[in-house]
Amino acid sequence: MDARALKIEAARVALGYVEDGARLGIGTGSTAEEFVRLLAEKVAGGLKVIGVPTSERTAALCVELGVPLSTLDETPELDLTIDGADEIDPQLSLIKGGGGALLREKIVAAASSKMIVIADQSKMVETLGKFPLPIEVNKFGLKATELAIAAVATELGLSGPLTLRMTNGTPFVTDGGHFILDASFGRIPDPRALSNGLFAVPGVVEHGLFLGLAQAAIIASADGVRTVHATR
Ligand SMILES: O=C[C@H](O)[C@H](O)[C@H](O)COP(=O)(O)O
Repeated sequence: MDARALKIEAARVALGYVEDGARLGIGTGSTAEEFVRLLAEKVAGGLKVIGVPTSERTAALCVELGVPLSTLDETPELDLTIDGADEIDPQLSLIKGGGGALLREKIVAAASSKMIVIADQSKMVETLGKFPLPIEVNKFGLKATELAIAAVATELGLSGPLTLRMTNGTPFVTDGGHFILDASFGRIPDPRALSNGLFAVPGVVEHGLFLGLAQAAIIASADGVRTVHATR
């Protein structure tokens, strides 16, 4: 089974958690897009949902496929968010933001009673950190923010390059109008300590560590689909 087929399988199982009338946070990325496609089929068949997208990209796909949308301002309390992830550890701590949507994704997940992650097996890791951690930063004072982040990392015994994310030769700009620094710190043994340290840096808007947000992960592999529940 190829990677896309696995994403579709995980998305299909996630669809089973969407109840009629649900207020639904809709994630960003290639796996979330498979979910949107399946959701759109159900909506065409009569399922009633109201979706809150986590990016302009997801919003555009929902509009194209006829998934009804709201905004988080109009619908500030959501029943469920379905989203992808870049890495998932056994406690369902996540790294997200490979597609640059981490800020809206985290706001939407936090506004949801439940977050379910969908992914293929390749996203499962014992310890977070092989995937560079996206850190969304204000454009102002980029260099100073970078130095402050490096100091936080050093304090925690972490090190590695911080790379300004680029697209077509210019810095990538998020939906919120910020830059992203991708932090290649390697293994992150204490994600909570890193999260706290990063939030103490004034130029940091958000980071891609999603801790204590996901209640379940639906993981597809060649052997089938399994659902992992958070134990906290
Ligand atoms: O910013 C993007 C999101 O956090 C995505 O959910 C994450 O990067 C996973 O994307 P994909 O399903 O394409 O691997």
